[in-house]
Amino acid sequence: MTDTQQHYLLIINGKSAGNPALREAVEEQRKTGMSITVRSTWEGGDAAEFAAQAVELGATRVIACGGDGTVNEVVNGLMRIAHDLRPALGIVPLGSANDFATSLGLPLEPGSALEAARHLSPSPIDVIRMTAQSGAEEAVSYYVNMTTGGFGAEITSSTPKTLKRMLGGGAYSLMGALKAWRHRSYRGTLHWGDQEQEASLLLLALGNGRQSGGGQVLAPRAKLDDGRFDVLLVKDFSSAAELPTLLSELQQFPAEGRFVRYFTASQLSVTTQQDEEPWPLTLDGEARRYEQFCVEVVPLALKVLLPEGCSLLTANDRQ
Ligand SMILES: Nc1ncnc2c1ncn2[C@@H]1O[C@H](COP(=O)(O)OP(=O)(O)OP(=O)(O)O)[C@@H](O)[C@H]1O
Repeated sequence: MTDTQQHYLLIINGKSAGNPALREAVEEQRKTGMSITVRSTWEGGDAAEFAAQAVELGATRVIACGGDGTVNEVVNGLMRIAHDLRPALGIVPLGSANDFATSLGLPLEPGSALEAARHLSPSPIDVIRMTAQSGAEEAVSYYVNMTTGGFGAEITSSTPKTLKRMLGGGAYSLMGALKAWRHRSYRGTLHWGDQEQEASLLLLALGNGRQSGGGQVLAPRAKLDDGRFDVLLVKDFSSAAELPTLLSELQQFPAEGRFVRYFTASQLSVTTQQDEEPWPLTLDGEARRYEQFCVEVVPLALKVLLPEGCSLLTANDRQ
């Protein structure tokens, strides 16, 4: 399909709808023939609803204009559309962290990002399905970048929004340092493949992509299209004397270290121990709490507009 046959649906997080650079970019691109429909959100859930209506609105490409949470909602909306009809996803990053867009190497300025969406070709990537249980309720949701559990999740969910905006990525590290001072661990049972492990964890990361929490690279070897996600387990430490080993392992990501384990899986489930609180999780930037959850790969489920040579694709593997 040529550029002139594409129809773009821009889904903008309402808090950025007045962004002058974005308004200018839309006007500019329309002048040169880009066919664009715009929808702006009012509250949580709207972006997913708009994305789910993309085919009815005639869109061949859906551009999520917002942060990681907006991208996540748009992905969930697109996953409600049948695979063969599902429009490709593009991103104009307008959040405070923009972890997914940053790690993909997409332009971060609205004008260049919208222009790029017009010229980039779509590449299929895996999407991760999460089935979660809290009490009697079961919920299915999807993510493309990363889920963190435990300590990592608390960092993102407890960082005040205004502080996040003021400091950009830096606020996450600040909260991280404060939390580390009085951290707690999360106990549960993990199952993947034919393996089972009882764990007392400081942090769990399940990465289709590589970074979350405002630039924290927790799955450095993850690929978006390899049919697997990378798993980082960080075991709890009991005394400050163990911290140097833990921190050095966090630079190496060993398969089987004293505190750090790093491996890949296509399915993994976690059950919280009965007397424990549900695990705090962050899925692509949004906070949740689940007693029990299972993640599995839906291979090559979504086409995404990615830069040429994007290092997160297996075709561009240089290792
Ligand atoms: N009109 C609106 N005004 C304010 N908040 C909104 C509006 N529409 C949606 N939201 C909320 O915005 C959140 C998503 O924000 P988004 O991810 O775009 O930015 P962010 O949190 O700054 O990004 P990042 O995760 O990259 O730091 C969702 O929780 C959603 O409920």
